[in-house]
Amino acid sequence: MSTETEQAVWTALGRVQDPEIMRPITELGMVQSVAVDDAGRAEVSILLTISGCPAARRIEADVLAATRGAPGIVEAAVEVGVMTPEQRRAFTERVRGDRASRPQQFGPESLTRVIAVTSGKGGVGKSSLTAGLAVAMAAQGLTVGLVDADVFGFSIPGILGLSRDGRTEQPTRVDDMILPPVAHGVKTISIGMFLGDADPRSTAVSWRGPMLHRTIEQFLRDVWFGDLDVLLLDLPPGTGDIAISVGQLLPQAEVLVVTTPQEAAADVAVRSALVARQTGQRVIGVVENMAGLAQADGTVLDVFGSGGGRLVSERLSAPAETGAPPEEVPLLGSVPLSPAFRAAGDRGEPAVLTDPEDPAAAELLRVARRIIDLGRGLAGRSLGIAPR
Ligand SMILES: Nc1ncnc2c1ncn2[C@@H]1O[C@H](COP(=O)(O)OP(=O)(O)OP(=O)(O)O)[C@@H](O)[C@H]1O
Repeated sequence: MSTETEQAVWTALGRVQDPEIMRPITELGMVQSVAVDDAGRAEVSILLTISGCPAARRIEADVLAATRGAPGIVEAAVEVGVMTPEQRRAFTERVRGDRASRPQQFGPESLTRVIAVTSGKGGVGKSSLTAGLAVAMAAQGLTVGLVDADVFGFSIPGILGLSRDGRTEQPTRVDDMILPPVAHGVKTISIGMFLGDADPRSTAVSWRGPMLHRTIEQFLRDVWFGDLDVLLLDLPPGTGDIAISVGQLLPQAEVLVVTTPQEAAADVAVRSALVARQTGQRVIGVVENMAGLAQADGTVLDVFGSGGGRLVSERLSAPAETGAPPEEVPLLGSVPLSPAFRAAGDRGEPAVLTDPEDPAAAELLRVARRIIDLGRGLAGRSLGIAPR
């Protein structure tokens, strides 16, 4: 037995992350033992929260690779066990840390930037843009969560590749903690993940306001996102119950408005932003989607007209009728129509990763950078600094 080599294996295992919690498995108490004999044969025993958890195979493979790569190791074997109820309790306490007692993870004291994406009309590409922005921000090094609050038309699991052939990936449950699946670096939760065996393609969700409110509340309370830099919410189109619930549950949320270049879409986009403002949220910008489609001869075809994004930005930046001071709401970008962008979303492989040169993907990457640069407004938040 060599303590030094064992230490080297522990160090290597410290670089293996639990793919759902995104923290080293050594920190989470998931490595039970490491033994190395004089010939350099390592035996590592790991503990998973539940048997057959979706991340199990990945963790086992990562542990094996890390062990094999440790200096002095010639052969490695991994034994996989399941935590006892006591070990699981200790695990959830470790994961939750001092935040276990908080009723909601994203209350006013949270350092996470919450951005709700809204649109007036449906079908303007709000979900595609929200998913693309989330993936782009994760690719730029931020820790990102995404709540698909579009309970009637949830499409996020499909766009992010979490839903295939009518089956949607399920979150892992560890006692009362729900761990969201991670897609392209984004911790993602959607009502589509809670429909059991029902095929989300043919399942209609028809809930009334209070039920919707409770669902969003539960997403924000019981789904364990951990420390996030940004939480994006894909809201249903319009000015309905969910938008109002989000305003009540997350008054510090910032709001991003998606609209098309069509003037007719502008009125209803402005209305959805005004509802958000009424609940105290700050509208940080407008993104125009489905702008001019580039043609083979170099010309641009404005399928949905032009100017809608600029119009919404100008109207939201105008002085309010109430006399409240005007707030500048910039047009953050204009994402063109792109068949490749659409096809990538249909395949569950976001174009911002797989085809960053595509004009729609490239513009969305620029929008993501602009949003990050805008920084989060600190107004009205506790900075956690006590006066001496
Ligand atoms: N820039 C774009 N170019 C080409 N197709 C796009 C673009 N943006 C979105 N789409 C496509 O338009 C359709 C609608 O997009 P999406 O589902 O994101 O809209 P939505 O506003 O979230 O709709 P709803 O709110 O009604 O669920 C999808 O098929 C999507 O792939």
